[in-house]
Amino acid sequence: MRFKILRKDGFARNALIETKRGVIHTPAFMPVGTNGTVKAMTPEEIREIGYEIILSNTYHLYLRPGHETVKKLGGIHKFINWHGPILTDSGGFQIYSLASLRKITSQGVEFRSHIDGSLHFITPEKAIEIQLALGSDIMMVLDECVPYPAEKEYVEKSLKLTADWAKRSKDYFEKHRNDQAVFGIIQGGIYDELRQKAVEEIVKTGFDGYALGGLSVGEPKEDMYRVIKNIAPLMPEEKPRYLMGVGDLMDVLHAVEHGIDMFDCVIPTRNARNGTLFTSQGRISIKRSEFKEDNSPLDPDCDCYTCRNYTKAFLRHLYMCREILSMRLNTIHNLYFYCRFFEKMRQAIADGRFQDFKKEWMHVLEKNFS
Ligand SMILES: CNc1nc2cc(C(=O)NN)ccc2[nH]1
Ligand SMILES: [Zn+2]
Repeated sequence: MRFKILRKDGFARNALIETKRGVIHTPAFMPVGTNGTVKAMTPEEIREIGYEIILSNTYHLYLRPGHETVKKLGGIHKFINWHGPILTDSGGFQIYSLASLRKITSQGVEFRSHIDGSLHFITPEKAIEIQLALGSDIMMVLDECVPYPAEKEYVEKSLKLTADWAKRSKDYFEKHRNDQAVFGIIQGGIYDELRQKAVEEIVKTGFDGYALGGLSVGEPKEDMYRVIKNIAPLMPEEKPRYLMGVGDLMDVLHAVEHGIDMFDCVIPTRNARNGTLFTSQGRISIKRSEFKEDNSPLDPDCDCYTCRNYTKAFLRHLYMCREILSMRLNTIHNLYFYCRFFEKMRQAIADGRFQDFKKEWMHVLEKNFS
């Protein structure tokens, strides 16, 4: 995997990640395809909107249908019919947020499946073995995603385990890699000095890219913003920086300003299914009665399939009927909005006008025009 910085505008970077399955232009947004599908979308629609990489969750695919099954069927790209780059999360976060009866030992993490309660034990090596079997292009080490709030002593202890697990994941990866990439994950809660130590430890092991994990887990925005501002610039400048689970476009602007290159978040897809749509005039909730007879397109400045062919009145009607088409049309629009936003942001960095872009969008994004 090659990372080439094309332009810098302050700490913001406009770059390329070259993988064997295609190029990713950064800053990049990765739609979340948890069970191997970006909910309600076909892979062709995702590609047509303009996405170059999607995220899939190791935890879910390991539990169902199973990584050996996916391998037997020809690997994840064939299985889900997406032939571009795929990044798989290691499961650290899902085990923390979804599974039950979690037990963390120095060897690995024991948990019960949220699907059928079956007992599982994942080690740093096993997490990589699963991702290799799936055949993902960018893998994540197994870490402990520290919950919020967490005492400083707990975080300090957890960091030692996460650094040891990062080394074990990397060693296993080095023995079995074939033209894939592996990213390290920086934890450390909201404690800047612990985060700084984590960067030093994880960089010592050496990875193809570095992720900021353990954020957007319920901590106050100002803590998340401070950690991003102080820690992102300390992460290796010549490697991709990935902020996991973020996010809201205001947060994306702040993170890109401080040198983050990659993002994943369920906001555009999950909000679409709940009728919250992002438009150039701000966020709207399509179920509101004011749209009952509104014959105008969802967003006059958007040329996505949904905005070109349907009215707010029809989108509201589909939502009220809980029609499947509601999920599809809303998701198409929100993903298109995010994709265009990232495209314009990359161009703004390339033109040296990131600060103008950020100012221009800040007040749009905080506006709920209904
Ligand atoms: C939605 N918030 C959010 N925080 C995340 C943190 C991690 C992480 O630390 N993984 N090791 C992953 C996904 C996340 N999504
Ligand atoms: Zn649209």
